[in-house]
Amino acid sequence: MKIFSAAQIYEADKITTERQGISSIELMERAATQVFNWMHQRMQGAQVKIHVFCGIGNNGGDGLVLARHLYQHGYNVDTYVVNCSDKRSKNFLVNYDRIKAETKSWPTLIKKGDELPEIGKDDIIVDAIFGIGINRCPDDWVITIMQGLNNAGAYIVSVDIPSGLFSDKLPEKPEAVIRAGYTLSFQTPKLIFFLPQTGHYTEQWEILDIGLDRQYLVETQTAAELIGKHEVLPIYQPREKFDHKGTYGHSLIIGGSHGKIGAVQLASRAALTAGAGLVTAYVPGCGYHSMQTALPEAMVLTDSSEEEITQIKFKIDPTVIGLGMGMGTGKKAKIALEVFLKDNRKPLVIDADALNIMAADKTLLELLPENTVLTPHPGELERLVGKWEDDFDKLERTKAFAAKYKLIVTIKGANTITVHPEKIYINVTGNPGMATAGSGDVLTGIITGLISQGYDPLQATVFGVYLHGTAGDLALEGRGYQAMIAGDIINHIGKAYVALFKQPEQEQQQEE
Ligand SMILES: NC(=O)C1=CN([C@@H]2O[C@H](COP(=O)(O)OP(=O)(O)OC[C@H]3O[C@@H](n4cnc5c(N)ncnc54)[C@H](OP(=O)(O)O)[C@@H]3O)[C@@H](O)[C@H]2O)[C@@H](O)CC1
Ligand SMILES: Nc1ncnc2c1ncn2[C@@H]1O[C@H](COP(=O)(O)OP(=O)(O)O)[C@@H](O)[C@H]1O
Ligand SMILES: [K+]
Repeated sequence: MKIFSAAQIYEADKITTERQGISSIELMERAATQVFNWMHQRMQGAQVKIHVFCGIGNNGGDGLVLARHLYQHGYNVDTYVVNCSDKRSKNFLVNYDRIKAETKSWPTLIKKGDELPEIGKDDIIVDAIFGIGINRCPDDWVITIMQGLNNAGAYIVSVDIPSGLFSDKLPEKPEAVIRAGYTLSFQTPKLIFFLPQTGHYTEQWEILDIGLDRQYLVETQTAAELIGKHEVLPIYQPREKFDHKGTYGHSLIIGGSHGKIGAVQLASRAALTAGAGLVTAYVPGCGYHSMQTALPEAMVLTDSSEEEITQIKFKIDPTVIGLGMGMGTGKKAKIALEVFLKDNRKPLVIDADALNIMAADKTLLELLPENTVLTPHPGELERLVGKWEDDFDKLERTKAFAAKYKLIVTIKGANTITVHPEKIYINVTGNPGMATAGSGDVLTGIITGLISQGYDPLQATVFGVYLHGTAGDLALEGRGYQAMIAGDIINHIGKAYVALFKQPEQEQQQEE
């Protein structure tokens, strides 16, 4: 699903009114009516007190339309205008008059120095103070009102975006943002829902289709895309009857050191489970027996050293190489990596210690084949791209880095983001149970196993991250986050594949 920027949404707005021959007031009516329908469907006329807080721009206008519909349908609603600027928008003013005409009284005006009205813990607050048009930090008295709303204990539904959040930068003051229980976002999810520094301002979000011009939505390229089942299904490559293991390639997994052979074992098992035809693990001598025992399906090559990787030499012809887990960052490992990279022409997936070695000597990055996949967690990423100011800067730096070295960089975490010079891909699957040792090694194995089968590196990364997260979600069934270990994720890769083809009803039934 495309994630449109604020500028694109304003453009879509304009094009929609032109092409559909409607006024912006009609579009506002349509958008806010969707918010009303959403609430009405859930509340079914319940007489819970609803406090609608409007700003003075079009987000406030949406709030006024919503309040009018709630009133017309007999809801117990109070409407307020937080009078934060003199420049009320045209559509706000039209709806300001309309609600007066309907209710026979003006909404309650909240000005500097005014107290917040009394709000019960069981009430509902609708936050329509600022939308995507916020352009500066709110005044202190407005912040005080916002804090009052946050502290009221009532459930908060934000219209379009939690008020106070900007589309493209961090809010100056964390207290100047509404903390929403639910955000009803018009037409497109907002990028800020998925970034660690801003995602926590809404617990849940949902998109409301407000009927913006289809052609514009289909034809416009966006800088970010949300990856769910709908996006990965077309990537999936089915198997043919006469395929054989050679069809699915040979993954070589290189890494490990004394005490860290498990990382290679996890990645190798994940590559096989993701569907690689053959997997060979390349480990120091000390890993030979444990690898053979733990994973009889894999072949094992050993380094001349018992303890660590000191040279990467093999006579096999792998399709793809996954490299770096548990390898250490010592001098010998570094030299082995450098010598190997100078000769290598195979596609690579690089993780963990190999990333740290390259971060310490960036000239090694120039040796990587185009479209090499790097899978850093934020700590590893910082060593590669430098310290960032905030999540937006992190994405910009990573994009520039990916473009400079022609790489694919996957920033791991909740909502793992795959950065390609042209676009970023945000994953929706996964859960905090996956914050456990070795789960990153599993991801490296999955991506390697997918490239091995013929997926191109970008597809393999986007699909692999999705499968990994889905396997993590499926592994969670019937247990808490705490008990999940990396091996559980591997054990659910098969179910993650099956889930790709389940209809939503089947998924629901299974959950019940
Ligand atoms: N296609 C769609 O998605 C549709 C979108 N729609 C809705 O439009 C919303 C965007 O509306 P918007 O552009 O009028 O801006 P909005 O967010 O209401 O607020 C900006 C206003 O507040 C002011 N202001 C700014 N910062 C301030 C501050 N710190 N402190 C005080 N004042 C501040 C600023 O005025 P200024 O004082 O700067 O002149 C401006 O007037 C969008 O989120 C969605 O809800 C639907 O109605 C139709 C379809
Ligand atoms: N809170 C979370 N939500 C979703 N996925 C998570 C979360 N925490 C961690 N993960 C996933 O788990 C993996 C952790 O990788 P990494 O930090 O490299 O672990 P390790 O080095 O132990 O293998 C990543 O794929 C990451 O996206
Ligand atoms: K809002």
